[in-house]
Amino acid sequence: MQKTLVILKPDCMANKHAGSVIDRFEKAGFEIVGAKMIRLSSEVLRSHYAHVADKPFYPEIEAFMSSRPVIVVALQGDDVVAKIRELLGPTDSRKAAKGTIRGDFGTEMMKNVVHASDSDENARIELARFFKSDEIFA
Ligand SMILES: Nc1ncnc2c1ncn2[C@@H]1O[C@H](COP(=O)(O)OP(=O)(O)OP(=O)(O)O)[C@@H](O)[C@H]1O
Repeated sequence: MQKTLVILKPDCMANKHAGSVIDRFEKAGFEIVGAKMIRLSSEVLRSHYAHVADKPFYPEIEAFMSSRPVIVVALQGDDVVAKIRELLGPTDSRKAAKGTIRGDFGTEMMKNVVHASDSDENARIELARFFKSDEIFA
């Protein structure tokens, strides 16, 4: 079955939305197969956000994402990659519809509550970045 990698970002943790967000994933039928709380290092963030590392806003993302510990979650289910992205809504929380996670809990472009892998291939890469194989219970 397909898996994806989700990060409950520092704004999600600071605003105490972790439980509500995980509840939405579970209510949508997805299963948690791995989870832990970690502080993201510069090194990990540089590889995770390599596709935006040359953008002028990158230093702000790095400071934000390392500002407090996050929860990384491995989720499993049918079509989980696309379905979780649908539950999140668009990257900019201000453009996200009510009823989506970013529309309900997000505040802006950077503080958008949750990261989720955007393809099956990236899900594999990102799961391997954050979890050892014996930390996934699938
Ligand atoms: N113009 C911007 N200003 C500030 N932060 C931005 C901007 N564009 C993107 N970001 C931040 O960088 C992250 C990665 O951007 P990307 O384009 O990959 O969006 P995404 O795939 O929806 O987000 P994520 O990878 O976190 O799920 C976004 O989630 C957001 O936090």
